[in-house]
Amino acid sequence: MIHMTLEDVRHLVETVLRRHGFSEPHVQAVAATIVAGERDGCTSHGVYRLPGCIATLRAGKVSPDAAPEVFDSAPSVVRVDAHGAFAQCAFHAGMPLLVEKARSQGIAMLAINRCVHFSALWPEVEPLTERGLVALAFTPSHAWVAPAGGIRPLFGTNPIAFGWPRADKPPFIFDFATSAAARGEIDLHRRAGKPIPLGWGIDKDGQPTTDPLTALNGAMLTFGGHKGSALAAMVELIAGPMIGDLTSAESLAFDEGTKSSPYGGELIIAIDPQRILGAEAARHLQRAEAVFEGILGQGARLPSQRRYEARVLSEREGVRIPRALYEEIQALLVA
Ligand SMILES: NC(=O)C1=CN([C@@H]2O[C@H](COP(=O)(O)OP(=O)(O)OC[C@H]3O[C@@H](n4cnc5c(N)ncnc54)[C@H](OP(=O)(O)O)[C@@H]3O)[C@@H](O)[C@H]2O)C=CC1
Ligand SMILES: O=C(O)C1=NCCCC1
Repeated sequence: MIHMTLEDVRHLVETVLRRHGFSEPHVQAVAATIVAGERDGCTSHGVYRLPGCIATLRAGKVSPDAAPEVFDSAPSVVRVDAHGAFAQCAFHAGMPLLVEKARSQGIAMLAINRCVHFSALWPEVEPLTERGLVALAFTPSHAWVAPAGGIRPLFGTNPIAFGWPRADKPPFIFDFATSAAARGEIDLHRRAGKPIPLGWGIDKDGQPTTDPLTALNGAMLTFGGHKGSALAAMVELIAGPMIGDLTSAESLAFDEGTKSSPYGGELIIAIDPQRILGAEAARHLQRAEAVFEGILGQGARLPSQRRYEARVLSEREGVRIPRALYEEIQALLVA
């Protein structure tokens, strides 16, 4: 393992992105997400993603410099055309108007179109909770996941994130793939030569497998059987056709076998409890705390708790990157 401070990680990621021709706004925004993933112990969406970003660029499947275009579409609708670039700059461009609309209308949505998406969703939900908003985010990916009862890939790994603001405490946030595991997690098992648990994937004939590569080449499975399958379908619909963008099957077709990051849309919804509840908001948000106390009081943990703890530790002590990944990234500085 290679030990690095977060500042070292940021410098390395920014240098690689710059060297490959990303414009400065994309360098900053993409690096911030990758560093945040590594900092919070989300290894499937930290520096491991950097080689994939460069491979996507080399395949001609992401713009390194397109500027996002923001449209004020309706009293509670913001649309951002990412023009084929990574989603981060588009999110930053659309967020101020999303927040303004959520505060004035009580609820608002940000639809990002024509973006390339490779990251976790919590980096987009967390800043909204910091502004006192409840937030939800969704994005399809590539068709890798079989619907419950089927054996052929149809859905993406289609993550859902939810955030709830808490006074004087880190927000309650969950963020997960609707597949039993994120594809990145299965690939990390492959890289480490480790088997995957039964229930994550099946082979091409629909037989259960613990071999990561067989699952990656066969089909991944949804979490919670038909329940995760329905949620995956919901993500396809609301962050695909509902916002005029691609389904995971369409994204995979667009990919043309290049194994690039998914291309399509992202939907972010922001809700302002203050606008719904007025002067009563603080009292009701305080009542909500009983839910979290009820979870913690049984010795269970809150989602994101591990992530926040990892954040404190890595800010103090830095992070450890597998040597093979570090060398792969170093090679990007000369290739
Ligand atoms: N852009 C894309 O297309 C895709 C992105 N992704 C991203 O991949 C990331 C990882 O997804 P996935 O592997 O499904 O996530 P995980 O299964 O690792 O975690 C899911 C969520 O559950 C929480 N959690 C985990 N264990 C517990 C527990 N015992 N008690 C309470 N909460 C718990 C996690 O909190 P904590 O973090 O604190 O452990 C996290 O919020 C996500 O950030 C997702 O956005 C996934 C698919 C596609
Ligand atoms: O891990 C996953 O699943 C994905 N992450 C980033 C985008 C593609 C799917």
